Amino acid sequence: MKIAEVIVDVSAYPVDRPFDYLIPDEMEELIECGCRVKVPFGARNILGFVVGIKNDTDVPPDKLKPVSSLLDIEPVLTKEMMELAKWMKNETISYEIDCLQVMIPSALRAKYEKMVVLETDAENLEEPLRTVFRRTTKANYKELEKQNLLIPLKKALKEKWVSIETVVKQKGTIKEIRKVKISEDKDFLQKVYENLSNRAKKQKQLLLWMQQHAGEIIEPEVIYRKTDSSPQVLQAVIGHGAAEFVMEEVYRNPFKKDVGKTDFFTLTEEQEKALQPIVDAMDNHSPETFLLHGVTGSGKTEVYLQAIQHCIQQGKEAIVLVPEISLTPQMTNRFRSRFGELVAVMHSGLSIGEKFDEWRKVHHRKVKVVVGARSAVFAPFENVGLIIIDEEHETSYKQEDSPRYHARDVAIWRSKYHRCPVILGSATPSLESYARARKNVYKLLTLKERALKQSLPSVEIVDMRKELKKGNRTMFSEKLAEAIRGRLEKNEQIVLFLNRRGYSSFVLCRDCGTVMQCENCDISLTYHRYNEKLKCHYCGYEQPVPAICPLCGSDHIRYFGTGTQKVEEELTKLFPGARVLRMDVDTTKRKGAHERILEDFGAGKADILLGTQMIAKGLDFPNITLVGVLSADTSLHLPDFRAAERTFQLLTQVSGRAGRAEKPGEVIIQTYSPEHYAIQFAKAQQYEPFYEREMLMRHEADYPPYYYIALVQVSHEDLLVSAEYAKKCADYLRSRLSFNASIIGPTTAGIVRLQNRYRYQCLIKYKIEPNLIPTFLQLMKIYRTDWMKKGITLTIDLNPTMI
Ligand SMILES: Nc1ncnc2c1ncn2[C@@H]1O[C@H](COP(=O)(O)OP(=O)(O)OP(=O)(O)O)[C@@H](O)[C@H]1O
Ligand SMILES: [Zn+2]
Repeated sequence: MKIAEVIVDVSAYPVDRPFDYLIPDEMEELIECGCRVKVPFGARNILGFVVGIKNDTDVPPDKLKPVSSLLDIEPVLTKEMMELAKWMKNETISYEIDCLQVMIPSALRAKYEKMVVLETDAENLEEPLRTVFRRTTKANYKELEKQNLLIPLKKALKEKWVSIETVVKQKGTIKEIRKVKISEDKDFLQKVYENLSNRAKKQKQLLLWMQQHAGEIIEPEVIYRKTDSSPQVLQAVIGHGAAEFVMEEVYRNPFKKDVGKTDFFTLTEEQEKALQPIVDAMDNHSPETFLLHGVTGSGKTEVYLQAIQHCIQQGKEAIVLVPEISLTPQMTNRFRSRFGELVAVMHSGLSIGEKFDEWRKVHHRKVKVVVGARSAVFAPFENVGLIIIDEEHETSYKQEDSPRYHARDVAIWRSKYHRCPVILGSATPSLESYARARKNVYKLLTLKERALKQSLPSVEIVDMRKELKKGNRTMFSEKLAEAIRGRLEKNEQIVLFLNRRGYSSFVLCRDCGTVMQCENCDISLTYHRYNEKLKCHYCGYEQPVPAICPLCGSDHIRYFGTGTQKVEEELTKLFPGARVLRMDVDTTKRKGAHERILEDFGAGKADILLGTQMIAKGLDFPNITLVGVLSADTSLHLPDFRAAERTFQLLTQVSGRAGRAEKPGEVIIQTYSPEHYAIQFAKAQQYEPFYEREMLMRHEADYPPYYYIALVQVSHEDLLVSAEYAKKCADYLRSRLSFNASIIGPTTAGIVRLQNRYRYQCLIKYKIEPNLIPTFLQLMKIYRTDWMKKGITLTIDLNPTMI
């Protein structure tokens, strides 16, 4: 008797453990750990992952149900991934099934079809597969299953005589081309030729040609052209068995253009010094974590590239994570131009099918390097030699829904598994990482100078309060306007950055002060000029702009605040000839729009690039000599203890876009709080003093990195119910946790009502609290067994990026 341990796909079940299922005899040789199956669960048949196979079970025979079907005969998960999921579910207080699901590409959750592809000479195969593949190079998996051929198929897979390819059945993503496979049997072709009557002249001509191309797979159009035959003639010859149609799936190439080959730079002394310890760690199979702290433009990427080169030379694979929004062609091309076909790219701009192709290249060891956003940390390489996280301070490395994992933690876990180093790189490391480097948990590597010895740009602060007093009511200070004019004259490029985090243009009644709010959320609606509508950025609710105030009836209702559209309008008024490219959520909605804007800007098709957070990172254009920050403070006033850190990071990153080549750069930062230390240190472009100062603040308030924090959030449609259960949570936590943890709350969340649900939260601060994870797991269980039915939602976020 063989028993499969299966993690089933039910997220509403209180118990998170594998269930035992009987493996039917016919599946015994096929099933493996890491395969997906369908199993009966209650009245339904649901998906599950086989995580173990054993010989006995405690489940009584009359209760033991068999596996109903097997979805993969080749595992989709490696042993490493299954171990990782076990660790991750506790780290993130989530279900094992959710952890397993994030590791596989979403295409495997979509509709798809499997094809079995011949990888060897058909004659090498054993019967009965040989017979099948004598006729074709690609067979439908379902057909083989119907013919009971799965066991020989599995054997052939193990020998790598065949492989399985999955075709995602999603409109517009499949790219299969029909080709003609000419019989390999020359004698047979000759026989067909002789049997034809002389009147079939065209067919005979085609057969003569085919004899010279026996065994080849050729596109039909090529055949028509070369032999001057028609589809009918070809069809007739195929009818005689001399050839057949085969479908060939081609990898959809997400790279539109070819990039040439670029040589490696000779490293600067500083870069060399940073690379050496990383290379040593690779050579010594040492799972060290390095923090590469390099100023903007110091050539961190070049260090990554050469470290990867070493990794590949060792015969190993490398994973490179970059923030989603800096996954620009500029970035990926730097990797492709060095490693060519060995690179796969994974990001959300690809279609499901394209993503799946890239994943498959990794799965089938066709590539050595993956460059991708957060989830690429799960790239199923089995011989990882290096993991790199660029811009490690970015919040996008933390997933905001279950499982709430941080890519950095997963990377470090994998580095221990593979005994290889991790590089965390940034010009503005997170306080947590820098503190760890100070304590030698991470090894600190520093690049103090820009790669070409260019100086960092000069930064100037403009006090906008004074501008207003001077009577300047535009959003451009005199200084900035003058600087823009100067660059326009010299044909140099300008980046204008609008810090809009937590800020938007809202509609307000000037008589009674009412701000138009979302019906479902406690959020002011954002005014969108292009369709003259008000929109909620959280739930998508939309409404027209009212002509009169709904509260007092006044018609003095106007929109306020500065959106990128409004800046663009003012810009074109002030500088009529200037060519402006705007990059924000509205102009980058369509696939590829983001790339096109940057490409155009790089090609000099515009003078000014105006944008939000999106343009703060990664841009490396030599002609940018001026960076203007229109409003530095908007992110400063967020109700979050990391507000200063975020502001400093943003300002430093965006300033770093200026003066990256020969021409010196200038940065002008406009602000209403010029005295704030985040702005002052950003002006000085010095990380260390900022770090020291910010650490003092964190120390005083018991915040990370001195303390860890966890956020427990409860929501319900009814305010009182939500409050009641939040209190239950807090009481429960207080009863179980020690004095090492302080529990703050429950309090209402920053945004109390979101999508018509009221939200309460408890904040837990702790240093060492062994009881924390067990308590959270227990609380989750209570929630799943009882509270869930009452419409409560409970989330637990360890180390949240925002509170
Ligand atoms: N050793 C080198 N020799 C010559 N040029 C170099 C060298 N290293 C880097 N560069 C060039 O210097 C520029 C800046 O390098 P890079 O973009 O890698 O810096 P970075 O540290 O990643 O910057 P940022 O954090 O601002 O994105 C690039 O144009 C790069 O090609
Ligand atoms: Zn809303």
